[in-house]
Amino acid sequence: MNLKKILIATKNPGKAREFRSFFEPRGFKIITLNDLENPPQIIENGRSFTENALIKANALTKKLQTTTLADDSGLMVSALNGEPGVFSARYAADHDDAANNQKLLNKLVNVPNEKRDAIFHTTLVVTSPNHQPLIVEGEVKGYILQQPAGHDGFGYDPLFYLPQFYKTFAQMSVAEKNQVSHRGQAIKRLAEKFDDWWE
Ligand SMILES: O=c1nc[nH]c2c1ncn2[C@H]1C[C@H](O)[C@@H](COP(=O)(O)OP(=O)(O)OP(=O)(O)O)O1
Ligand SMILES: [Mg+2]
Repeated sequence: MNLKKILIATKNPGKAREFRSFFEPRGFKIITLNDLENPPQIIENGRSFTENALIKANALTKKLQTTTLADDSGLMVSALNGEPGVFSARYAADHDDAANNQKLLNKLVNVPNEKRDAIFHTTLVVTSPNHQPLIVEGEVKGYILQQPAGHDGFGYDPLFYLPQFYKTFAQMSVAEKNQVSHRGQAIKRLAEKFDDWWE
């Protein structure tokens, strides 16, 4: 965040696109793990979003002595007692969005629409060599459709429906999704708090 360059400890291009959409118009450049020659292997074995985001951000701050932002997020479905939660990326198979979405649909096959509510959660953590971590969160409520709709976005976006917009996340532009999403809300909170934290 110094020098108007933000290093994000993510390999997920979908997340990167959403961060870019917010920060680039504000004059920042976004760099991710995919831009590094030797990215560290990061094992996300925390029990909470916060633990995992701290693991990711600290891995880069340790390795490069630099300020780093990490995002750990996931979907919590009420009818499944909060599943897949921190296991969202590896629910059916590791980072296989189609398989993960299909598993979710299978688990909810007999659940009626009004009981298919879910929360998308993001925890963002910023670490720096000489600061305590800055931690912010964002959440949004929606419903899991009975079949996918839309082709934009990533992950569970085609199944996550927002009744107030009559759309899934996969039917929204990046800018539109950022206006309402868990990640968009967390980014706004981060932007509000960052300057005081950095001082
Ligand atoms: O806005 C979203 N729209 C749809 N799906 C989403 C979203 N946000 C997170 N998700 C899914 C993707 C992944 O299956 C899991 C997060 O896992 P999470 O470890 O945080 O991200 P990741 O492994 O894809 O990238 P990385 O850890 O390198 O940042 O929840
Ligand atoms: Mg991950």
